[in-house]
Amino acid sequence: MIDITALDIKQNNHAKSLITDLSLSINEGEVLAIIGTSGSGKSALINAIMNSLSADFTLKGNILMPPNTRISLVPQSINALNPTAKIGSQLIQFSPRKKWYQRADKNLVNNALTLAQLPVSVANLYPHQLSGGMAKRALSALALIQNPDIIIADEPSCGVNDEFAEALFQHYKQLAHKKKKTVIIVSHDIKYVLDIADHILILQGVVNQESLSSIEYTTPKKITQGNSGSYSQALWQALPKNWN
Ligand SMILES: Nc1ncnc2c1ncn2[C@@H]1O[C@H](COP(=O)(O)OP(=O)(O)OP(=O)(O)O)[C@@H](O)[C@H]1O
Repeated sequence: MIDITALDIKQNNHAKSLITDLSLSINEGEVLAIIGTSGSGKSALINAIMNSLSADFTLKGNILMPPNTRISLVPQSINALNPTAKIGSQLIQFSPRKKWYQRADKNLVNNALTLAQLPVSVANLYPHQLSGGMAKRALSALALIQNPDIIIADEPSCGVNDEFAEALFQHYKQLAHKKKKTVIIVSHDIKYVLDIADHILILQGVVNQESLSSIEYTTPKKITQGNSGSYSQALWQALPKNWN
């Protein structure tokens, strides 16, 4: 579904690349988690995948996907919801229509809410009437109503407590494994993704000879079995459940 080959992302006012020599494939129905500290290039990479990097970046290598692939981004902050409009009318604004003047199909709204594991009654609520976890799901519904092939969730755990965060991550796992979406989750915390990701890309914000970030592409199984690189092992060992 997405084939990345020898990708190099460089910001023009910096001598070194942000990311070099990244190659990986993400299949339909898979979850790729991108983990990394602040400034390690996570946003630059997802912008490269969405073909929306600003002009001050130079891209080398290839990012290939089938023609007409639809990508939706679930933004990090619930401030992306319009505080003055009910969730239902925000969903209608985002829904695909054959002609701009045609009314949106109400079933699309209900389907998107259901897919985001929200009751359809949420359509009649304003963002301030939702809990943090529900507002995050409403953001997911806004992405899902566009019927994307690829869904990119930026920091789903940001601003929600642990209990809701785990349910949100499970929601993305189901979208991939049951609804066959390709899901990319950006997170700074490995603990949430070990249970749900098929592959994990770890960007370590440590300067090496060619680039700002070094890269590790691995799986949850390799990490938990001790068969991964030193940085992912350190992240795994640092989780409270592994303290002894
Ligand atoms: N060679 C370089 N040396 C130092 N900094 C760089 C270099 N190239 C790019 N940068 C900076 O690195 C940062 C990368 O930011 P980016 O937003 O992609 O990281 P991020 O992992 O998404 O961070 P956050 O988690 O804080 O959102 C940018 O601020 C960019 O200006």
